[in-house]
Amino acid sequence: MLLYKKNALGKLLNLVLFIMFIPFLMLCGWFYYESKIKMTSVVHESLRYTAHNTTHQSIKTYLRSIDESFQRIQSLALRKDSQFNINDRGGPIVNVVHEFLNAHDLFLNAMLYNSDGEFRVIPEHLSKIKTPTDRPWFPHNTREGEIFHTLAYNVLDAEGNESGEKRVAAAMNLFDINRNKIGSVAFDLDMASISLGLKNIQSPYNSSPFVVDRNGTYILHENPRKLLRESVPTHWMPKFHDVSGFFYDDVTEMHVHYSINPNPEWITIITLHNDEFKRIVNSSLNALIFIAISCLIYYIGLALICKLYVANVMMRISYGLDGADVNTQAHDISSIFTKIQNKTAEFNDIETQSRTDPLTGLYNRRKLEEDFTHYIKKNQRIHLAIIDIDNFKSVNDTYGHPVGDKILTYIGSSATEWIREGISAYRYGGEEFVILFLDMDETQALEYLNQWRQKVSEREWREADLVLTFSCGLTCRIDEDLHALVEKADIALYEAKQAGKNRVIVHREFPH
Ligand SMILES: Nc1nc2c(ncn2[C@@H]2O[C@H](COP(=O)(O)OP(=O)(O)OP(=O)(O)O)[C@@H](O)[C@H]2O)c(=O)[nH]1
Repeated sequence: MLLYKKNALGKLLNLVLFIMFIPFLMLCGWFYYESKIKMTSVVHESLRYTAHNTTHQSIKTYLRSIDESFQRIQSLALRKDSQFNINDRGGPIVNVVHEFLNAHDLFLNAMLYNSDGEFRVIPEHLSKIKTPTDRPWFPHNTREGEIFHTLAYNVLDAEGNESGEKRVAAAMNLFDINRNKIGSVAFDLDMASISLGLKNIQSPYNSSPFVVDRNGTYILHENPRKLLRESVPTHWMPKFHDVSGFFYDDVTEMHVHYSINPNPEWITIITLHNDEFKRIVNSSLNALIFIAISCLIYYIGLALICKLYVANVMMRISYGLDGADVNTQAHDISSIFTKIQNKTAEFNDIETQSRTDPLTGLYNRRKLEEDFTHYIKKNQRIHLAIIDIDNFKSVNDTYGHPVGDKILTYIGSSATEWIREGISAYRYGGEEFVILFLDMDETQALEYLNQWRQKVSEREWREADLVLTFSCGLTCRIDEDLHALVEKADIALYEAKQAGKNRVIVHREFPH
């Protein structure tokens, strides 16, 4: 194989194989680009879906439960016999609040307040509140049925100082059947318990959804250490400006998808670190690398087989040209082309020889027949002259055949000298020659023949007393074939001989 790389054939093959390889490279590039874009879009779409649908729905389920609890209390307040006496342990509202605190994981404690200014905390032992109306969860102006959710607020102790503990509360004003405000009820929500619901969410790519309030404080989070204690970076907050959306944070290198619940304004967030994101996207390219390597191995194998095959074909061409020995001949494409060129030249020589008279160098009778047929097809006007050397037998007899041959050669070369466009000369046989004049009139043909005849007759020969002349019969084609035309020219030639030789006689169909 190395032998072929060194020669032109090898280079050509390498070029062809490389060109064939380009579409594969382009395909790999396109596939890489497409799969990266597709994978990026898949990752973002699944994160967006989890933030916007799955986690959001889960929160709504809790909010619905909270809502139903408040509605139940409000429906009790609307009863005719309802009396919202917060100190009455057997009162229906107080009872149902107790019931909720016992049955639900949603609530930590409750605070009841009536329009007489009385209030009560359940369970009682938690009561450190002196004035509920200045607490952030106290609903001053909510309409009937409207639930008011607080941001994460600091719990105050009995002295009114911050205890360091944070809570989220939901509160509602209560109205009687006459739509008069009779008090309010507020629950501190058990955010740790509600956060457990996040664990049931199938979150993609090991990401964990969480929820923050409008201050950015984690109000639902799987990690209890972060819950109600930590916040998302403050520069994230202005970016939560749509109902749902996405942004990439350069500082934390996080991809952030969010979805905002309108009431309460809880922001569901799901994040993915950029390192993890890149790892996921790039992992999808492993398949591409595997396929590309497999294809590459297959392609190299195919290329080697192809090169072997082409080399074999070239060898066979070489054998076909000259039966060369495989071990001694060069098989590069240039040497094969040279051989083909040589062979073509040989064929052309043979072709020329088959139509040329070797002694005079003029065309032979075969070529005359071909040319004549060709001119007839083109319907060209033809004058044909037949020339016969005078007394050639006696020349041969007197000076010998070699001199006779020399004279024939001279006639050939002198004819060629006089040849111009539209005239062609042929050795017809023995000492006879045929001249064809194309698209010329009789006068032009006669002029040519007589000039030539005169030149031949004036030539001086080394041989003593040798004088060379020829006689000629000229005729014009009407409809005849070649042989008929030659016959007519022959008649005129005979006349020329009879008239004393060394002259040109024109054959006429109808003599004047
Ligand atoms: N040296 C030589 N002689 C040839 C060749 N071909 C034909 N001849 C001779 O040409 C002569 C032809 O003579 P003829 O045509 O019979 O008569 P002529 O002597 O030419 O007399 P006229 O035609 O009447 O002038 C013969 O002697 C042939 O041998 C050739 O190739 N070389």
